Amino acid sequence: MRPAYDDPRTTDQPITRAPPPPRAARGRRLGEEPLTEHLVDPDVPRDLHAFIAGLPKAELHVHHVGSASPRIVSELAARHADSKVPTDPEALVDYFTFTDFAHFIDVYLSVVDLIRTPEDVRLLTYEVARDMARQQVRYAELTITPFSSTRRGIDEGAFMDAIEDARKAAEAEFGTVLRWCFDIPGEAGLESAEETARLATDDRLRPEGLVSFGLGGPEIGVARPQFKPYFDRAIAAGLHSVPHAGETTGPQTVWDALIDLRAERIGHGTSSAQDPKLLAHLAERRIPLEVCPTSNIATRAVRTLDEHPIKEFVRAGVPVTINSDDPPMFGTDLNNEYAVAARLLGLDERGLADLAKNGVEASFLDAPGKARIADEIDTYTAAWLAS
Ligand SMILES: Nc1ncnc2c1ncn2[C@@H]1O[C@H](CCC(=O)c2cccc(C(=O)O)c2)[C@@H](O)[C@H]1O
Ligand SMILES: [Zn+2]
Repeated sequence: MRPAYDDPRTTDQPITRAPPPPRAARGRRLGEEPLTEHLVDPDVPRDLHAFIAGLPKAELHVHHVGSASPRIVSELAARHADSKVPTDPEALVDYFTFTDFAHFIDVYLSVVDLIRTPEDVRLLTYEVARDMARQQVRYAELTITPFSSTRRGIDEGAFMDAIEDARKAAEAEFGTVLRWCFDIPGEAGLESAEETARLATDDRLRPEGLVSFGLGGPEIGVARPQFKPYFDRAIAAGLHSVPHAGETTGPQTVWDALIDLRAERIGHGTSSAQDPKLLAHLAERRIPLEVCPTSNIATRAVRTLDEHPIKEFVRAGVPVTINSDDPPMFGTDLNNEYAVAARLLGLDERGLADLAKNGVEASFLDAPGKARIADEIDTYTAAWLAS
């Protein structure tokens, strides 16, 4: 069942810091036995959805264009009559139903084609931040693919100004801190790698909010090692390495990302569960996985949620963060991803708070910023449990 979407026109509530709502008499009962030390007391079920809705969060794996809400996409589609993207938000739900990963990429690129002016970029970025703030996201590292926009004719300087304007407005108006990850669309080859590395390392161009460098797109037929020179340049320029790996290919892709691209975090890393040595390595080196449960189902990378390897990651001691990847395209949002994690891992409020703090700890935010959000999570959780 797809969650109903808030249409900002009808629910354009001011962004507020959610106080802990009263504990519901009987909340949702959660699934299987908890894997964490925090047992969910079946006799005192709490409405974890309400807890999650107010829980301060950090999101580390979420795509710029992939986060365009149905309203934004339909508005942009209406501006461009030549687009095959539906203008009706309802028709968009069917349009965002994918037969496989390649189909997802085709649909994704049809939405990329709608972003044609710096104003489109600014509007999209600001609205994505508004949607995040509604979910109490205090900090997010938004993955942007500048190559896809500059090659479609958007001026590179105007592109950077547009995202930076939106970032500063979002922080001032919503209190949500945004940082950027620039990623290479791997299937576009070394030309796109060169362009992305140039935009990420040229001091005249690189935006103030840029913190990391990634690699997205299909993995099949797009081996990671070829991108080593570009990641070396990005790391030398002070950026953190966070490539996708192990989403639609096996554990070797994750090893390649770790060894050749010096990954500090892994996007998805789903197939790591097939290699016990890899799981042990990720746990021992505290290398976080950016887990996006519903994404893996929507792109058919994983067959069902119950088969998702997130439980294996937790059992192996691998740091797990929860993310939404391309929320409107996958009929989800970050809060729903936390609810999925709660069900799959049998978490209670403390377990969910730990998950949220994993996201903060794995982020590239400075130490004072991390401490501030972690304290907020603890204060919120304590107030909720005391209410
Ligand atoms: N779950 C995901 N897993 C992987 N990637 C994901 C995911 N979600 C979103 N993306 C994004 O999809 C794009 C793919 C773009 C791409 O493949 C491509 C190929 C050829 C030409 C061009 C072009 O622009 O001309 C682009 C990437 O930018 C990436 O950031
Ligand atoms: Zn992704």
